[in-house]
Amino acid sequence: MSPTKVTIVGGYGGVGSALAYTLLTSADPCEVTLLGRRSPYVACQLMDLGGVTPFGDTAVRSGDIDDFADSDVVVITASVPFEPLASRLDFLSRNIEVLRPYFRALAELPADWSGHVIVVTNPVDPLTTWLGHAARIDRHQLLGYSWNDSLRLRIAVGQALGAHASDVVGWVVGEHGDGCVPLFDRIRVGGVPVRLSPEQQRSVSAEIRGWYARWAALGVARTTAWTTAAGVARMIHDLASRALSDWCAAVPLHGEYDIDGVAIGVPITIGSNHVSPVHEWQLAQHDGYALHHAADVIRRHAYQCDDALAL
Ligand SMILES: NC(=O)c1ccc[n+]([C@@H]2O[C@H](COP(=O)([O-])OP(=O)(O)OC[C@H]3O[C@@H](n4cnc5c(N)ncnc54)[C@H](O)[C@@H]3O)[C@@H](O)[C@H]2O)c1
Repeated sequence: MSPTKVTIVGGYGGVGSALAYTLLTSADPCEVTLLGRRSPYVACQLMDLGGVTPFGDTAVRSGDIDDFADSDVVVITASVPFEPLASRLDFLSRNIEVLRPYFRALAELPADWSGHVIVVTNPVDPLTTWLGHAARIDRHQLLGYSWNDSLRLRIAVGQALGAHASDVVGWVVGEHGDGCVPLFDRIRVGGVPVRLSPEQQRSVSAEIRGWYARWAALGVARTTAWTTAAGVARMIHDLASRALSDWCAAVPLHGEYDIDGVAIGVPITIGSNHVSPVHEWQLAQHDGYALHHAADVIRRHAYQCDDALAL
């Protein structure tokens, strides 16, 4: 198996460096390239991360935008520092400024580029939507990472039912934010479909939707580096794997779920360096409404990117 080349923009930050560490200590051969602002911290991160390379067939170095061309995966994590704003959407205008040179370079990748881009920077859905409009590469090569919502659903359902989260399968589609849509009619525990009571559903929904506010109230200037790094590393592993795996991620939609030109969390299957066409599940009526409302919010915010990032 040839090493997977993963280029991480914002690679010296919380999520970026945790992702580099997770990749470098996994069993998969990989070459990790980090892009970020020059500072003494860069040299120390490289020396430290380089120390784990003898554990496997791995390498780490600093790089630049030219590394996109031969990367298997480009992960976007560069961002202004976290602060307790009311919503992830409030980071949009400042993160557009941070991402401008990288997004321009991604938009200019040739149509036959065979890698994948995983956008992690928030707000992830409008930013992925903009790339979907601007980039020449196939929309199935663009993924916005929002898997943490499904992980939080699984934990909350496990707590409500006295089951371990690893036995719970559940999906959150929609926006990575207030417009997330937990699909309660698709919950399985130990492989068996389970129906939560209305009260349990309300409490699980409150747990997921209130998650960002609870985090912001902690007053810390960091985000969920460990969870997100583990999730993105799993996504990169599953992309390269021959086996197929089910995921939810923001993918630019072209009419699926009657939504056009918006990237929003939907069910997909990944494997063999491929993202499947979007799975169009039959949604309960209220979930369909919620998905469409979230798509409208994302579309309105993506227009801001259009103005600010015009090529
Ligand atoms: N999608 C998700 O589920 C999810 C989960 C966690 C975090 N996030 C988002 O990921 C982003 C990164 O989070 P973090 O905790 O790593 O933040 P962080 O502040 O620790 O790291 C961001 C990094 O970007 C770098 N950076 C800033 N401007 C840059 C520029 N012009 N060029 C290159 N690098 C630049 C910073 O120096 C820093 O190293 C945030 O937007 C956060 O909200 C998303």
